[in-house]
Parts: sequence; structure tokens; C-alpha cells
Amino acid sequence: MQATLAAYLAASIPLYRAEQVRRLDRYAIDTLGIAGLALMQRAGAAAFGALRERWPEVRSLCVLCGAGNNGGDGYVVARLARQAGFRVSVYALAAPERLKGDALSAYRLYRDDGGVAASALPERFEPDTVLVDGLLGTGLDRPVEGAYAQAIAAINESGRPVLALDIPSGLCADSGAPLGRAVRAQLTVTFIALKRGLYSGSAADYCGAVQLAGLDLPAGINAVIPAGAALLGELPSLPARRRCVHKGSHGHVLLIGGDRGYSGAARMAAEAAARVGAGLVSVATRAAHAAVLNLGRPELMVHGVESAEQLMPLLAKASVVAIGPGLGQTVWAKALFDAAVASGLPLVADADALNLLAAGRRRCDHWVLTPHPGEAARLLGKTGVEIQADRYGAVAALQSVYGGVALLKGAGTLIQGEQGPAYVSRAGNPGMASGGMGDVLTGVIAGLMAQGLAPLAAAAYGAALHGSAGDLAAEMGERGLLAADLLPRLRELLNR
Ligand SMILES: NC(=O)C1=CN([C@@H]2O[C@H](COP(=O)(O)OP(=O)(O)OC[C@H]3O[C@@H](n4cnc5c(N)ncnc54)[C@H](O)[C@@H]3O)[C@@H](O)[C@H]2O)[C@H](O)CC1
Ligand SMILES: [K+]
Repeated sequence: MQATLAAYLAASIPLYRAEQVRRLDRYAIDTLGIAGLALMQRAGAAAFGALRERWPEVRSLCVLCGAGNNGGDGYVVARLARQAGFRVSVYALAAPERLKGDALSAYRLYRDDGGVAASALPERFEPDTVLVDGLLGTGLDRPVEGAYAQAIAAINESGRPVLALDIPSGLCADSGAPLGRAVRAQLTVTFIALKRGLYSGSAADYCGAVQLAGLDLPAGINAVIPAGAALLGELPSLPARRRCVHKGSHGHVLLIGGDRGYSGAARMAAEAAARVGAGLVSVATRAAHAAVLNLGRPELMVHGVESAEQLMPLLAKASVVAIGPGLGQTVWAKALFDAAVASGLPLVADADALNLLAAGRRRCDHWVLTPHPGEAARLLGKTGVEIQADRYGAVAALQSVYGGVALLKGAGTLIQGEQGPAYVSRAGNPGMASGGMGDVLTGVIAGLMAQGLAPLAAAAYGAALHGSAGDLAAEMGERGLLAADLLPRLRELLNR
């Protein structure tokens, strides 16, 4: 299992910052000797090809071009579409004659072919037209306002399908946050390398489907610049278990949580740990909950624990601790949290355990912290808006302040270990924004660690497994998706 997951992480796809992509661009031009205009023409051709594949009946384009090379890509698309007999209208947000370099060359080729560019947007875009967003790409360096903001609003209010060139205009290539406002596209064709802003934060609301156009550059070009982030791929199949194993072979998870009124959180986390294959799962919860929890899931060993010393014998038998689901922040909760951390066992901390941690910052090398943006804000002394505006920065800060592995939940879950890139899981859907989903994730990660996975592999694969289980369970619809719906899906995915 370890080798399979090590290969899974190694096979993740590099995600770059804008500045790194510009360096890749320069490398292609300066070292590989590919002219910038040739790159631009390959970009435009790739985008136009993707457009025709996605909207095969459409024969009318409206291309919006900005002041930089993203606009240049737009002029290449406009010229190719005219040559293919499309009805093409181009709106230049910047006077074309003031373009520079390759963008100016691309415009002149379009103009010399008989193309024209209007400077003012139409009252409304023609029907049966696809809009091509060539306003801003990786050169976005400030919040969108003025004419660009109006153009983006017009695009978003048009009701027309949109193809974004390289990145939806207004979306920050580094953080995935809109700077002011951003184009909402159905398809984004991005060039040379994936930008990390296409996969986290609110990116999914703006990018639509993302297609990478490598522009016929050598595949190894990604190795030229080490990327700081990496996109997790499809879940790998896990190797079959050896025949001669017994329940002690797959670890023992101790789940601590479930204060009064919250026993369900502890139950779901514990069951998730069992469903991903932990050999034994014990639960330490309020004494009042023990019997009912046990009845609900007899495979769990449930103990009423009202003090730290009552927890000690359970810690002595556990190989991994998961603490937080329904824990609360009472004196009882804090005593159990302190004892769990002091045990030195590998640990997954979620929910109220994170709030207790935020109160008294500690570091630990063998834990996995799984905050949602609000908990991350408390852990870092920031606001939730600040966390979402720079998720990659936030997950790196969590890891450096608290140690171990930091997992920042939300669209495009991020997983950051002591070394290596921030892994990004794109699995999951809005139906998972419901109570208990985090409890299941806690159990999944603890259950994988109990089977010998290192915290980073357990967190990264666990996040992808959890999100994929949510995607399977959402096949009946995202609304009304419940955390417990994921439990059977975990087993289904693990045995594929
Ligand atoms: N790297 C590649 O793989 C390829 C990239 N190509 C395309 O080139 C753009 C990047 O081009 P660049 O000229 O650097 O930047 P932009 O076109 O995004 O525009 C920058 C331009 O816009 C101004 N600007 C920045 N922010 C704003 C704002 N908020 N409002 C108004 N204006 C703004 C800035 O001052 C510049 O003047 C990349 O995305 C690809 O599309 C190649 O063509 C193909 C390979
Ligand atoms: K764009």
C-alpha cells in the first residue's frame, strides 16, 4: 500500500505560479529557440481547436482582447476563425496599435487578413455566439476595474458560452481568488503548464472544464522548474491484502470525541476509520453515549471516558489517535486533548481539537491537522476571507507554525507536508458542504494511518478518497447528500 501511494503522489501533476509559467515561457523561447509568436500561434490554434470540439455547431465568435499577450492569443483565435468561415467580431479593450511584441504581430496578421476590431462593447452579444476571453491572463497584477470590469460583467451577464484563454480574466493564477471580479467560463484552455490558481479556492466557479495545451513543448519542460504545488490524479487501485493477516495487522484507531449531543460525529468518524480498513476502532466518548454508539455499530469498541486517566489505558492500546469530532471545548475536552497530544501517538486533529490547539499553539511532527477555512483562520489569527484569498499561503503557514501535515479543507483541498509540494485534490462537490463530512474525513485519514501509511500519504490519498466517495454518492444529486452516504462508497472505491 505504501509503495502504491508513494507512486500516486509522485504521479501528481505540477501546478505553477504565474511567475514560474513566465519562466517556462522564456525557457521555451530562449533555450528551445521557439519564437514567442510561434508559441502564441500554437496557443491560439489549441484554443480554437478546443472550442470547435466543445461547440461543434457554433459558427460565430466574439473575441475580447486585452492589452497583453493574452489579447494576442485572442487575435490568433479570431484570425483562425475567420479563415474557417466563422462570423467573428473582436472587441479591443486596448488600442491595437498600442500593443507590443508578439501581441502586436498577432493583431497585424489578423488585420492584414481583413479582420477589424471594435473599441466599444456591443449593447448585447449576438445570439448563438461563443465568447472568447482574451482580456487578461497571467499578467493580471491588480484588481479588475473600469472597462475591464465592465467587459467581464458583460460577459458574465450575456448568457453566452465562454472559453477563457489561459485563465479566466480576473482570476489570480496563483491563489485562485478573483481580483475584483472574474470571467465565469465553461471551458478554460491553459497553455504550457497548469496554474495552481485553476484548482483551489473559488476557481471551480470560474474555470469550468480545464484543458491543458502543452504547445508541443517537450514533456520534460515541467522538470525545468520545480513546482510548489501538484494536482492529485485519479485514485489508484490498492494491492490486494495478503491472505495471512489478522485484525491486529491493520492498526488500532482510537477516536476521541462526542460530547453531549454530538455522539453522531464520533460515530461517523469511527465508522469511516473502520470502512477504510483499520483493524480495530475504539471510541472514547461521554459515558452516556457508550451504549447507544455501540448498538448502532457493534464493530466499534466504545468506552465511556470522563477523565484523562480513564483515557490512558485506551491510548496504551492504540496505534493512531483521531480527536475532535463533536469534542467541544469544555474542561473534559481539553483534558482529553492534552492527554492525546502527550501520548506521542500519530494523531489526526479536527474540529474542536483545532480550536483548543489555536488557544495554545503547539508544534508536533506526527500529526495531521484538518481545518476548514474558519478553523484555519483561528489557528493563524486571520479572517476566513484572508485564508480563502491565499489558500496556498495559508496551508504553508499552518504547516510551518504547527508542524506535521496541514490539510486545508474546501473546494480544492490542499495538503502540505514538511517537504514537497502542496498537493491539491479536485475531488468533491458542493453537496459535501454539510455537517459530518469533516468527521468522515478525520476517520478516513486515521484509518489509513493505522494501516501504516505516513501522515502525508494518508492525508493526501484520504482527501482524494473522501472527495471521490462524495462524488459517487452525489450521483443521485448533490442536494440532500449526507455524510453517512459516503461510508459505503469508501469501501467501494477501496476495492476497485
Ligand atoms: N506562458 C505561456 O505559456 C504562454 C503565454 N501566452 C499568453 O500570454 C499571457 C501572458 O501575457 P502578458 O502580456 O504577460 O499578460 P496579460 O496578457 O495577462 O496582460 C497583462 C497586461 O494587462 C495589464 N493588466 C494587468 N492587470 C490588469 C487589470 N486588473 N486591469 C487592466 N489591465 C491589467 C498589464 O498591465 C499588462 O499590460 C498568458 O496568460 C497567455 O495567454 C502566450 O501567448 C502563449 C504561451
Ligand atoms: K483570459
